[in-house]
Amino acid sequence: MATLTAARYGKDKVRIFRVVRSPNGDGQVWNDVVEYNVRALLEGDIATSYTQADNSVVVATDSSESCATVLSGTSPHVLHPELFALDLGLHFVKTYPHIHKAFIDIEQLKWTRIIVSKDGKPHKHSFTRDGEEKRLTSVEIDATKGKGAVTAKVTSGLSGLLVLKSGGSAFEGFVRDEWTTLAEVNDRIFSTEVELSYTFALPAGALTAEGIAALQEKVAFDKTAESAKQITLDVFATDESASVQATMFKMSSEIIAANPTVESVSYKLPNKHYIPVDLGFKGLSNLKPADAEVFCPVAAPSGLITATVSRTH
Ligand SMILES: O=c1[nH]c(=O)c2[nH]c(=O)[nH]c2[nH]1
Repeated sequence: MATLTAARYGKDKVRIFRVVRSPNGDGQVWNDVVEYNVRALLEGDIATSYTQADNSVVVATDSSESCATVLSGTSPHVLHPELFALDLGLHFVKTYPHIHKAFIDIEQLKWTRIIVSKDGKPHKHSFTRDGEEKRLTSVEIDATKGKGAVTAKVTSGLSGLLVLKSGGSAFEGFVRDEWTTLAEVNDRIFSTEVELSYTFALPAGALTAEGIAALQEKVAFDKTAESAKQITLDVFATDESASVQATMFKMSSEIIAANPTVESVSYKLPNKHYIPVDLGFKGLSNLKPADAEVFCPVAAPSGLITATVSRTH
């Protein structure tokens, strides 16, 4: 005997680019743009599609894609990834009686408005990809308690933010035994590709389409995204780092302190190693931390340090 114990399906990597045009008052049209990769997965009374080849319960993944694409054209919230994800998730559970949960993941690619040097002004419709980092959100919409009692969970963050500091980082005092080859250093290169996520405490009460707009004000998704990134960069740059672990805890604590709607913060930080090269054969001293100026960046292996820090209530 075998039993289906979990089932969830939908469309992944739906690519969306949306332009929102608005008159800017002096006869010109101002454009805002977003580029998203969307994943929309559904759960509900769908077991028979797996166990009995019953497609009558299947909302085709093609239809999920249509919903994402059409709503990107009609949602008043499309420029705000969390709000758009809530809109889309709510749409699925409200449209299909037998769909009780929707899971929407959005990756937002970077398009930053170009500042034209001639006049120092932001351009009305021109943008640049100034980094591969992505803003992320994952929204879970839950209608298992009824279509009038929908609840949501929102986790947001960023990935692919590459940072490096060439000083202000030490690693000393760790366990030394017969397995230890690493030397203690009071100055080293610290480089990582930041993967950050944070969970939100949403206001109590059922989620409704009309209530979504108010969440931007109440939960401050966009402000939190800016703040979390800036704190990550500020702490990374200025901390006299004793370890990746210690710096990571400081970043997380500051994000919680500065953002009242954030419940918990998780980081995954690879420690991308830069190894001083032995130049002794040319009479150059490059191996002592104080002397080292030439390094070999090592693609693999890397350390991987993770943590979740939660608000204390
Ligand atoms: O900041 C660090 N934390 C570690 O746990 C570790 N382990 C290691 O080899 N180097 C480092 N650096």
